Amino acid sequence: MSQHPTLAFIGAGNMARAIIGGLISNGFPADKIRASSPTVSKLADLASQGLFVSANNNEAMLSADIVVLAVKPQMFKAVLQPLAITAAKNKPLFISVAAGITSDSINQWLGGNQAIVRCMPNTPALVKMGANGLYANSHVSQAQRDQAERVLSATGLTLWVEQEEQLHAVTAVSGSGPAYYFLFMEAMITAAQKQGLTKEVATQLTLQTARGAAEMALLSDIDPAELRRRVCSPNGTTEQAVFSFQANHLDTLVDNAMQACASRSIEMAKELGDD
Ligand SMILES: NC(=O)C1=CN([C@@H]2O[C@H](COP(=O)(O)OP(=O)(O)OC[C@H]3O[C@@H](n4cnc5c(N)ncnc54)[C@H](OP(=O)(O)O)[C@@H]3O)[C@@H](O)[C@H]2O)C=CC1
Ligand SMILES: O=C(O)[C@@H]1CCC=N1
Repeated sequence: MSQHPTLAFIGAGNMARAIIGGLISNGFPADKIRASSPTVSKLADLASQGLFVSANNNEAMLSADIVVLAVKPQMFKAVLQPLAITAAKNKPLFISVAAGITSDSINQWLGGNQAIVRCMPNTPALVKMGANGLYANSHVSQAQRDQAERVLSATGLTLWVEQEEQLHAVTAVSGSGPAYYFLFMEAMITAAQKQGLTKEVATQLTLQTARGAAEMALLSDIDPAELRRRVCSPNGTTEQAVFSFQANHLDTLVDNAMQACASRSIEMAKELGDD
């Protein structure tokens, strides 16, 4: 096998494109990546970047080293069952990015004895700032674990969890997490406009503040609680905002939201799985 494995993406929507974009901008050769989805005209932009594209999932995964399963969870069973014969012949490493769908269900739909890594990624993979939680089933060899980690590391932080059930929590933190921060940004931009800033200025200041706070927390040894205290001057402005968040139970809001997210992931596993 050459330095770069051949990757086949089954499904080429938001998440697949974020990973593909991150890989290509990190130097992964486009001609080692394939993508399939039913309407091949929707893949024209990927083809123009040098990817092999197809409307036929079996064709896309032929002789691929890694097959990334990136269709909606509701479609997994119907999309995977027709891949079982090719899977038995080729024995690729499967990486599923689906929320909720267990490795046992995936293994069963693919005909059994398949090496499956479940990955919960997030869309900042596109800018190589992704956060991936990984779990490997018992058929995955050490070499395949290393290979999955190498490929996904090109899109951002990559951490393993020991128990598959922990992926529900990973989904609640990092898989869905970008949406929480985008929501918070939307609220800040709206509030800043109410206080008299233009949309342009409100947006630029909000986004740069989010980036600065994240970068500072990442680069610092100091935990976020202490970094927050250092912004709050006694009897100053920030503490009034923090008091307001606390009086409105921000921690409970976040806890409830993340519980709802993880519960939906658990529910999807039961609703859509064959375990
Ligand atoms: N979006 C996110 O932030 C995250 C998503 N995920 C997971 O990623 C997966 C994909 O989600 P997302 O990218 O958002 O969804 P999208 O709807 O954007 O993408 C789904 C893709 O699957 C294609 N597709 C539909 N039917 C088939 C088929 N029969 N064979 C092959 N491809 C098919 C769709 O094509 P067409 O457009 O033509 O229908 C589309 O390209 C989900 O399982 C989700 O849980 C995980 C973490 C984060
Ligand atoms: O909302 C979803 O179901 C997917 C999984 C994690 C992020 N998006």
